[in-house]
Amino acid sequence: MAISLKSTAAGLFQLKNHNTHSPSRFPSFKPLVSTKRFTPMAALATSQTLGISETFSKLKNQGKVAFIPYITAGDPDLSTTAEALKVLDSCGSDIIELGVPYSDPLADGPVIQAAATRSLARGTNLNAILSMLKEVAPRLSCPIALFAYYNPILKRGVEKFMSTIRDVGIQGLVVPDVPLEETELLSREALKNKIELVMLTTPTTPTDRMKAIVEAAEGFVYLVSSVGVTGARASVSDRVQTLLAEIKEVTTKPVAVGFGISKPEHVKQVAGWGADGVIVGSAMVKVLGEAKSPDEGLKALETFTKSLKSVLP
Ligand SMILES: O=P(O)(O)OC[C@@H](O)[C@@H](O)c1c[nH]c2ccccc12
Repeated sequence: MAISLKSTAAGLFQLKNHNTHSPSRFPSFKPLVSTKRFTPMAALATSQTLGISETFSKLKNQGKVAFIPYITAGDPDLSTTAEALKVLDSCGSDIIELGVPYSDPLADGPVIQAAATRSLARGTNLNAILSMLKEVAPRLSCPIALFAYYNPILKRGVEKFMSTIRDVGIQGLVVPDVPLEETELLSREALKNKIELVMLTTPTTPTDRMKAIVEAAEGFVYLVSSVGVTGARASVSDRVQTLLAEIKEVTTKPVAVGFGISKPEHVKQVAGWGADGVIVGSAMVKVLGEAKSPDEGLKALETFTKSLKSVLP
């Protein structure tokens, strides 16, 4: 059954109701992070890590475009996620989007759904993700935006969720299934905890709504390049160029484009259209999660990240 969720912050997602493996209860889970694989303390970067909008300002001053990879936490396991965050950081990612796996990921296409299913099947839960981040986030030089559906946030309590993610070193948050009208509590608590709440707009968002979304957005505006679910596409719609110009007419906030970007050509094209950031999700998840072993996945992730990053100014 296909449903259309008209009231997301994104405006209009044409969402499919995919039935994913949804375990009714998580097995108890101990984080698998092995500290011996970390680089020594020298790399600690906590206090110097810039926020999301500060990162964009810095890049803008340097005439650069942000490279923003997305990966799903816990796929194939949390210690590999910890390593993947370090690989992405050291290959020059400017911001990393880390997805909290969820059993009903409405906006996600098959690749990210499969990653979430693998991760949940291994028992990944929010607490385990947060304790992994507590170790790893301070060792990264780029900020992390957590990507979570509303349900796990609500379960924990918005206030507690925000202060907890702040404490582990997260700078931004994307919640794809909350309508703009209902972001008040999220925005307020995010602000209190210096978490930048990113908002999404799509090609079918009416102009007035787009303006309201842009107004409310912190960190950056996420321009969804095409209607539908996440996942690689053969090309990026050239409507993105017009949409970017329309958003930039009403704001000076940075705009990053995501959905369907999977190749260096796409990255280059979107940057050439004036985007301040380029987001690549499913393609990263596929490279990492579908490799024969975690180590091979990490190596492939490194090569792939470098190939995408190298075409950006
Ligand atoms: O996977 P893609 O097509 O490269 O798109 C980015 C995307 O994965 C990431 O930003 C994302 C993951 N889940 C989402 C849900 C809604 C909006 C965006 C997302």
